Amino acid sequence: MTDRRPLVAGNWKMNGLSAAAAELDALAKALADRPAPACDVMIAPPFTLLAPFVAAASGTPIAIGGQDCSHLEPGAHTGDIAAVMLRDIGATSVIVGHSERRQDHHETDDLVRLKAEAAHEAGLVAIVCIGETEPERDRDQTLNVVTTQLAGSVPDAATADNTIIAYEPVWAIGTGRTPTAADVATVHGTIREVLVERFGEDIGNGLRILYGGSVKPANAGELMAVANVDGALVGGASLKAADFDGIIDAYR
Ligand SMILES: O=C(CO)COP(=O)(O)O
Repeated sequence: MTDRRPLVAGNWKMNGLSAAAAELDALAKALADRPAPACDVMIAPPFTLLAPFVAAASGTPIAIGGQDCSHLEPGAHTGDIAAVMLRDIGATSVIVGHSERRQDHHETDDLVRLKAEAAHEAGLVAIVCIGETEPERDRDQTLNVVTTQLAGSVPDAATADNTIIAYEPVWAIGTGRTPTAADVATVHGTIREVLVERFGEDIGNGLRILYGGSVKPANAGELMAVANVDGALVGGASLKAADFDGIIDAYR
């Protein structure tokens, strides 16, 4: 049995003005005042808040990550952010291939893999997102879709230290709907098998697999207890410290 330390990560998406730093401070206070959870904690704010959040999280158990990075080296690419820039400012991880980027920016598995490789090159942990859409689920294509996305999006050089997988069914994001615990167990179990087959027992069993999609304090306990669920990638409920801390409670 491989020990995988769970991660509860908050993806703030395109939310948060400077005043939102108060939520980070409130989360740090909750983590200091309440029993220490048996998990890592990360917040990925928008780029504009990275610097103040890194400063505010210093000395706390909260790590700060980016929500995306370019696959390219620094240079003439207006509007893009290189992985090395995230690392330089104090981020330790970056989300790549979120379904909103796959949809809004037509990101392909190939591009997502290149972004993960750029993250590794810069010394960042790549959190690689995969997940089926509702029509794919209705056509019973869930396992095919996640298997194809894993093959295309996860770099060959993935290790348990540099890569985390996040399974986020697209239809569960921001909808209040979640798969059943049995469905999550099936998908995460398949992801685990694919990882072990490709990377071998050590790495395949060491890679963490997060679940994301409408995780709330009320359902976190049940979802986090599912086999091969090694934490959560949380959107809406990560914006308020009390809600996010209520999800972290799954590991207290
Ligand atoms: O997309 C997500 C995290 O990356 C999940 O978002 P919600 O938790 O708002 O459903």
